[in-house]
Amino acid sequence: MTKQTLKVVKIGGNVINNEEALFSFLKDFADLDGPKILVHGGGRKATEVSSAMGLEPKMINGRRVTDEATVEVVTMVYAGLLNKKIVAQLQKNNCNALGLSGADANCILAHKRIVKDVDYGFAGDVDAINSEIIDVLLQNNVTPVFCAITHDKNGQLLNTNADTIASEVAIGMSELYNTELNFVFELKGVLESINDKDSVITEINSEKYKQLIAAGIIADGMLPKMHNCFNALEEGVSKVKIGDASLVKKSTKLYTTLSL
Ligand SMILES: Nc1ncnc2c1ncn2[C@@H]1O[C@H](COP(=O)(O)OP(=O)(O)O)[C@@H](O)[C@H]1O
Ligand SMILES: CC(=O)N[C@@H](CCC(=O)OP(=O)(O)O)C(=O)O
Repeated sequence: MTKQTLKVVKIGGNVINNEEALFSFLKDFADLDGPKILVHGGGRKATEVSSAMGLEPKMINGRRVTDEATVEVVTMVYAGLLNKKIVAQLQKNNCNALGLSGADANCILAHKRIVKDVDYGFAGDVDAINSEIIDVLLQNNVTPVFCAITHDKNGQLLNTNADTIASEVAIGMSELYNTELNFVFELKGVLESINDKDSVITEINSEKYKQLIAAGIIADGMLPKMHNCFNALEEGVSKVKIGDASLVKKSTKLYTTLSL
């Protein structure tokens, strides 16, 4: 039996911080046909709020060092303000959204990130996706909206990179659906030259990916994003695209497609 197609869309902090762009994206997302899941970040807002509270934001290799005070702030910003703002806007556009952290219905189980030499604090790495419960929502025409907060089943909330959440959710749902993963950010796609906003590389396979890293064309936040893209493809996600907010429109022309 052919599987139904599920769209998993991730939206990043730069789009979220621009209310006009965010609301216009959410209208287009609401209009998407078929089952869909939204995953949102909000790193920029968390940085602003942390700074305003006198905390000093610190990122290492694209991940936030999340001490006890910071995990409280990111939970308020991601699972509270941003998640509810997004859900309310989707409801306005007649999309029956349900805002969730990974702790809700045990949707995303994670463990504290332990790596040699760096103490990331309460940052999480994903262990399991509760695809059964997520499917119950989808089957009832409810659209899950995940923020970047997970839990360890031992009462600890963990801050988890939103790109990783999106790719793990897409991988987890691939058992049940033909899953397509879209990464939406503020640029039109992966660019050949960061100074030329139209220099989109339309197709990247694993060979080209290695060449682009070696040439220094893929850098900064794009490095972990691409890693998540290829991991998703290797683990059964059928299609991965990177582009701007128009990615969810039927008329989109320019974006990057990834393939193995
Ligand atoms: N070749 C590239 N093409 C596009 N963006 C790139 C490239 N190399 C590095 N980047 C950077 O990666 C960033 C996207 O990663 P990130 O900031 O983590 O996005 P998000 O918060 O949406 O997940 C872009 O804003 C851009 O500055
Ligand atoms: C552990 C870790 O780094 N978590 C991320 C979660 C938010 C995120 O990923 O937001 P963007 O998609 O907007 O970058 C953070 O706190 O920045």
